Amino acid sequence: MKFSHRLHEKVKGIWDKTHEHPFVVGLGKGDLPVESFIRYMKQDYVFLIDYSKLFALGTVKAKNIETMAAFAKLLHETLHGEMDLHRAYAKRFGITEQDLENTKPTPINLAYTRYMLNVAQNGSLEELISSLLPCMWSYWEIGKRLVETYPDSMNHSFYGEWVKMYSSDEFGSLAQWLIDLIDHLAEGKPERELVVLEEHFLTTSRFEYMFWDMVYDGGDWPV
Ligand SMILES: Cc1ncc(CN)c(N)n1
Repeated sequence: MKFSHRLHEKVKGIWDKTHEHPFVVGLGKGDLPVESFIRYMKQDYVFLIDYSKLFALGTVKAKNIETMAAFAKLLHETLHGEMDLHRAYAKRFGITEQDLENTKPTPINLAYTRYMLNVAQNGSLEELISSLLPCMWSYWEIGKRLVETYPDSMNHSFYGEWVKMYSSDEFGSLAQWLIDLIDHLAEGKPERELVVLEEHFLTTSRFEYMFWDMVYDGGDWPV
């Protein structure tokens, strides 16, 4: 069994719950309250600023030029592809790029990015990849699932762009590259090292779920 298959099995219950989350279902049906989406877009923008740094750290830890170049591409695509989507949505509401950048992360957002940055700085390349992978992979799975379940979701006048981006082959190929890389790097590793990678994957899958919950309910600093 490929290691990525083992990872997917480990978190299947969490990802299935994510597909049923009212925020995700609302994106598919097109009836997500717009205030929740604005909260998501602002929190996600500052999330992606930190997330893109993980790709920069991937370049530092890569063992060959091909892998360095692929991480550099991921960094570029995040800053100029994925975050363009957020900037375009923000513009529709008169929210400036500066406003987006100045968003203060909620406790869950901060805990999630700090967890990954800590792993990326102190762990191996395999640890870095297994901790950042649920972000790319679960969004791709969500995008594809939404198109399957709600075929009209791509044409929705507001949330359609979101669904199109995360179900796209372009986004999927970036996620697939990371999946293939972790499979390659996991080959021949002892079980005690694989368990550590699995644990990172589980932890950040939990953070993904908590992030959806947080933007839906508006969880912020209590004081
Ligand atoms: C929280 C979160 N997780 C994943 C993705 C997809 N890169 C995202 N934009 N935001």
